Amino acid sequence: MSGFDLSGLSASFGGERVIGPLSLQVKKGERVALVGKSGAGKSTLISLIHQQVGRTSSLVPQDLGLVNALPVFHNVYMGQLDAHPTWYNTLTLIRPFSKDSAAVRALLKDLSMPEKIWVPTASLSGGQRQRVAIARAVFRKADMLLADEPVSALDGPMSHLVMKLMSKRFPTSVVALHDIELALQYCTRIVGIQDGQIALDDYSERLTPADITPLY
Ligand SMILES: Nc1ncnc2c1ncn2[C@@H]1O[C@H](COP(=O)(O)OP(=O)(O)OP(=O)(O)O)[C@@H](O)[C@H]1O
Repeated sequence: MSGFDLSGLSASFGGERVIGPLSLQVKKGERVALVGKSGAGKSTLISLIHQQVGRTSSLVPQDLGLVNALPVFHNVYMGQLDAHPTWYNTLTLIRPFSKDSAAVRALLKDLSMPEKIWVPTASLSGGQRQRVAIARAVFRKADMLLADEPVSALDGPMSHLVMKLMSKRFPTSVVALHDIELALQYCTRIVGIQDGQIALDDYSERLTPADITPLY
């Protein structure tokens, strides 16, 4: 999977349509920012895309989906659970293989938190937890990233570090972002969602913040 071409995307809650019906085509190499005000339907759209493209993508959900009782290593390793047989995963739970711990440590180093590798995830800060979910997505080594507000808990310099890392590791991505400047700097295309519909769709190089703010 190197992109997708989906049509008829729609979702309703309690009989009320919150997204679509809409079509979205993303080509290989495109980094798409989903922007729009809170409640516009960005998370719902990311879930719909994930349901369709499934395991060929790496997902960073807004609630992160971490297992608090497990150390950081095991949460990151989960990105590759379905790439290994059950016996390998069971042994890893008890005593990780050195090649996996080295790979996870290197990834955490890129995210400025290598010393946290054996720390229980429950004891981390919000920004550290967000970086663990990003590390898990990168460790999965999928072609495409689907991420819902992946830098919302990070400070300025750390947001840039993470956006750069995601751009480098994933040829194709769809990322919901509230920060318009980050969206324009790191994404090649901006898709604006308003009341569950696509209200803006253009290349970042042709847009300025003033073109995006009316969505809010
Ligand atoms: N599980 C649910 N049950 C009922 N309504 C829901 C549910 N999930 C989302 N909605 C509604 O669907 C609409 C779109 O929500 P969604 O989370 O997709 O928006 P969003 O653009 O991602 O917002 P935010 O930027 O705050 O994350 C909202 O009105 C929300 O209340």
